[in-house]
Amino acid sequence: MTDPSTTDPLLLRLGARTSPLARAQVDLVAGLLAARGAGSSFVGVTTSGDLDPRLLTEIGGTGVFALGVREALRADKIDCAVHSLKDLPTAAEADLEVLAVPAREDVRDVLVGSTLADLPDGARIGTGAPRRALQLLDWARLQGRRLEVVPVRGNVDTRIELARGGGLDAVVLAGAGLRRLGYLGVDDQLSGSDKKDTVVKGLLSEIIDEELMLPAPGQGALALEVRRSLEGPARDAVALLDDAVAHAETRAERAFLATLEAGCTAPVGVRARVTGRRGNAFDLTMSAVVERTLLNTLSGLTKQPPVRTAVSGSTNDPAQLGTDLARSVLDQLNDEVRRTGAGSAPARIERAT
Ligand SMILES: NCc1[nH]cc(CCC(=O)O)c1CC(=O)O
Repeated sequence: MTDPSTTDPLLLRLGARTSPLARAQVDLVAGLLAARGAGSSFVGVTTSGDLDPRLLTEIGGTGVFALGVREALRADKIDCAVHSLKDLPTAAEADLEVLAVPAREDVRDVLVGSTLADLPDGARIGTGAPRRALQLLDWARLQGRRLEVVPVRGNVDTRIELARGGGLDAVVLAGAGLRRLGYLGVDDQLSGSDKKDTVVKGLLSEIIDEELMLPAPGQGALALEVRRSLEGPARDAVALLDDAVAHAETRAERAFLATLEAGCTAPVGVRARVTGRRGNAFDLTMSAVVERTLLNTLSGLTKQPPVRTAVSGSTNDPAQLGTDLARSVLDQLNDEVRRTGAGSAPARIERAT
């Protein structure tokens, strides 16, 4: 007789929010598992972030979306949580671990509803992310243009529709989410020129250069989180989905964010890119943009240009590079406070959420 525990096909319970994007991300992971012979099922979780209609910057506290899914993990209702890594707080959990970060999707943001060049004077652009507001307003300042940032939130479809008829000229969304939902396409009709336009659900759009709009830490990456106690074939199946490059890049980005003591709604953009690999060492380049006061508000962001910084190096500890870069930003900010004696500026960086 065969032992059923060794012949039973593996069936992993994957947990995520119930939004269309979260579903698409679970389907993607299910496909990766299936390609390796592992079966899976979907368990939908409603989180406090889904039930609360306020802006994320108003709800406060990091991880409003991750919390409910983590509870399901702790209660053994699921075996593996599928998170957007950028929504996951940087603090380590005693009983949970991010076991795998699969290969990364596009890290760039997309302007939906217009190209940058076509934006009218005084254009109204919807985003609830201080990071996006900061970089849009800094771009406008450098271009000598005027634009207005309007705080919005809602799932991907809701925000796209605001650009179609909500009194906004455009909204900004993560390209990764748009691609995973199959919304990012090309068309040669919209602008009337020969070149192919980027189109999102029939709206003229533009994939924004990374240099102009640095992504949120971890943008475009998924985090597969499990209980530390998970063992056997289930653990092995999840671990196999890890992509060393994606994991290294996001480690560096999240260490940068954590060292600033900032959360996922902070006015911080950062991109780490693995450019090569020698044995256990990664060649990494990092660029970052940080709002000068690091306060978590959409107001007052234009008063001073943000801090921009970059570093590159070869390391087998990507987190250390991110930490070092963040320390250099903090040193620079604290130096400025000391030099200018700016009483109103925080001498120490405040927690962003
Ligand atoms: N904060 C919501 C959120 N979390 C992850 C994504 C997109 C997917 C990703 O960046 O990995 C989005 C939507 C957006 O920012 O437009």
